[in-house]
Amino acid sequence: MSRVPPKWPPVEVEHPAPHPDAPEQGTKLGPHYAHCFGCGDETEGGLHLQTECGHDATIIAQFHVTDAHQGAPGLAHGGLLACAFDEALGSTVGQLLRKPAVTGKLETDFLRPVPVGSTLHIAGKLDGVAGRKVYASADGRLDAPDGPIALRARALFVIVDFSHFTEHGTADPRDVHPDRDINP
Ligand SMILES: CCCCCCCCCCCCCCCC(=O)SCCNC(=O)CCNC(=O)[C@H](O)C(C)(C)COP(=O)(O)OP(=O)(O)OC[C@H]1O[C@@H](n2cnc3c(N)ncnc32)[C@H](O)[C@@H]1OP(=O)(O)O
Repeated sequence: MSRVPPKWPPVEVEHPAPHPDAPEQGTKLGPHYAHCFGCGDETEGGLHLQTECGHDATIIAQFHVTDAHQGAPGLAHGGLLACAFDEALGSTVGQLLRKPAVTGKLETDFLRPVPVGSTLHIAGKLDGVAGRKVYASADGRLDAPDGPIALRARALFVIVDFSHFTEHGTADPRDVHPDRDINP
């Protein structure tokens, strides 16, 4: 089976520098929202991604796979792995550009099985911006930052106004402020 991906990004893009207020390398980012399934610390059975700012404008996330994340016996569920990449890529876009954005498209290549008990090391980077469209991609390596690649993902995020979260979700307008982290 051919695994040659289509042209990425699919359109002409600019390569933005990280926002001046983007966190510095080594900064541990913590949950952006306590009830986020991807990173929240108040979600039983959530993914509990641990995220920090890496070198060269990358965001590094670790996902420890437990029994709660199984699809087949002893193996991570593919949809939850895609969710981990959605979270890591959303963090890459939001933290580095400091703009609210939502996932428009997410593509995931599953290259190796991910066993329960393993830790996926996900490194996300920005690939370019075209207007409100932000392209980002990530590799997920097994058990070490230089381990074998188990997954690759590419995503389009679309920058939105903060009103996206108050009009379509239940975010309190008083909490939605450009200086605050919110749940996109
Ligand atoms: C502030 C400080 C932050 C601090 C730091 C925070 C950290 C933060 C960590 C977050 C970590 C969470 C990570 C999880 C993130 C989610 O899971 S978000 C939830 C899942 N996604 C959604 O619910 C989005 C639902 N979709 C929508 O609301 C709307 O379709 C969208 C995406 C906003 C776009 O609608 P729109 O605003 O009307 O814009 P529209 O003109 O349709 O599209 C804009 C452009 O994107 C293109 N486009 C849109 N969708 C697609 C698509 N699927 N394929 C191709 N092109 C597309 C359009 O063609 C258009 O292109 P141009 O015409 O400009 O060339």
